Amino acid sequence: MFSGDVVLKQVAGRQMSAGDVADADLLLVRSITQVDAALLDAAKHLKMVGTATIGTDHLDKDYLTSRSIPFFNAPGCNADAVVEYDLAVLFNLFEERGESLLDKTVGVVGVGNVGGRLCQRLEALGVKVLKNDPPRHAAGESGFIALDEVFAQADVICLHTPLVKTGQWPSYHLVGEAELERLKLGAVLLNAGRGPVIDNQALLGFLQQRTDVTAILDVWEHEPQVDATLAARVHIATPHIAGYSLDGKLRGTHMLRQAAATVLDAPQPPDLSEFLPVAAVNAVTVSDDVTISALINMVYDPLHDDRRMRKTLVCDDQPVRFDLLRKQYPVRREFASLRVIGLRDRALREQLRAIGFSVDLA
Ligand SMILES: NC(=O)c1ccc[n+]([C@@H]2O[C@H](COP(=O)([O-])OP(=O)(O)OC[C@H]3O[C@@H](n4cnc5c(N)ncnc54)[C@H](O)[C@@H]3O)[C@@H](O)[C@H]2O)c1
Ligand SMILES: O=C(O)[C@H](O)[C@H](O)COP(=O)(O)O
Repeated sequence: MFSGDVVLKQVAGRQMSAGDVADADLLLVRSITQVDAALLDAAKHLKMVGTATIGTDHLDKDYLTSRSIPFFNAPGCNADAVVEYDLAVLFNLFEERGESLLDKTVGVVGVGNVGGRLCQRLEALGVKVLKNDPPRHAAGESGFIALDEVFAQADVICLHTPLVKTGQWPSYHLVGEAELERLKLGAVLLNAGRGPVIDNQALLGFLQQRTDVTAILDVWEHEPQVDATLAARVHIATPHIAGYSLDGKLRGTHMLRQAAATVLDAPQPPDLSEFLPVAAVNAVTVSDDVTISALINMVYDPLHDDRRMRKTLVCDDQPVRFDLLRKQYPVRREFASLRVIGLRDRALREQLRAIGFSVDLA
C-alpha cells in the first residue's frame, strides 16, 4: 500500500532502535514496538507516528504531544475480527457442552469498537447482554452496570478494555481475586483485550480451586512470555491473534495510508476494496441441518490456533515462537466473506445475518 517514491526501511518490531528511526519522516509500527523518548529523541524529521492497531498502550502519547508529532491508530480496523473470535470460541464451547450461547447472559466489559459490535451481534441473536463501561457511563450514556454486577450475574464475561494504568478508570489488573470470586458457577471468562487487564497470577490460583470456571485467553501478562502453568488451565489459549483477519490488517494499513496522505499533503489511496481479495472459499450451499458452529468453523476455527500455540509452550524459546505464530499467521477472513446459500429456515438465515455472514436464498 505504501509505494512510489517512498523509501521503505523494515525493522523487526522488537528490535527497532533509535538509530533505525533517526532519519525517518514516518514511523509505522504495530503493538510490540515501544514508541517513546528512548526510540525517538534522535528522530528530528518525524512528521507522523502511526500504529496499525486499535490499542495504543505502546505509544508514549505525552511524549509525542510534547514533540508535536502527530500520531494515529486505526480505530475499529480489526474489531469485527475480534468479535468473530469471541463468537467462534463461544459457539464451539457451548455446542461441545450440549448447551446454547443463545440461552446465556453475556457480560461485556469495555463497550467500544469491539465490545459495542459484540453487543450488537449478540443482541441481534436475542442473547441477554450486560454492559460495563465507566467512561461511557460518566459521559452520560445509559445502559451500563457496575463491574461487580456483571461478574455476579453473567454466564460469560468478555473483556474488551484498553490497557490503561493511570487516570480515573485504570484497567491494569481490573480483574483480580475479588472479581474472580464473584464469578457464577460454571462461568466463562474471555480476555481478548490486553493481558494485564487480568492479574494472571490471581487467575491461575483461582482456576486451580474453581475447576468449574472456563477461561479463554488470547492475551497474556508479560507477552511474548506465556505462563505455561496458566495456559494448561485455560480452555482456549491463543497468541494474541483475535484481531488477525486479513480484512482487519488491510483496513489498519489502509487507515494509516490515508493518515500519511493527509499529513504529507499527498493524494489519497484507492478504496480499500481494491486491495481486499475475494476469499478462497466465498460461497457455500447448505441445507437447514447445518449448525452455526459448522459455518463459523469454515471461516475460522479457533482450535487450530489453540493447538499451534500449545505446541510452543514446551519449547525453550517459547517467546520467540509466540512472535513467530503471529508473524506467520495464516490468511483468515471475516464471516462477511462467506455467502451462505440455500437455507429455507428463515430463523437460521436471520441468525447467520445477525452474526455477520452474507446470506442468500439461492
Ligand atoms: N486481542 C487482539 O487481537 C486485539 C485486537 C483489537 C484490540 N485489542 C485490544 O482491545 C482493546 C479494545 O479495543 P476497542 O477497539 O474496542 O477499543 P475502543 O477504544 O473502541 O473501546 C474501548 C472501550 O473500553 C472502555 N473502557 C476504558 N477503560 C475502561 C475500564 N477501566 N473499564 C471498562 N471499560 C473501559 C472505553 O470507554 C471504550 O468504550 C484495545 O485497546 C486493544 O488493547 C486486542
Ligand atoms: O490493538 C490491536 O489492534 C490488536 O491488539 C492487534 O491485533 C495487535 O496486533 P500487532 O500489532 O501486535 O500485530
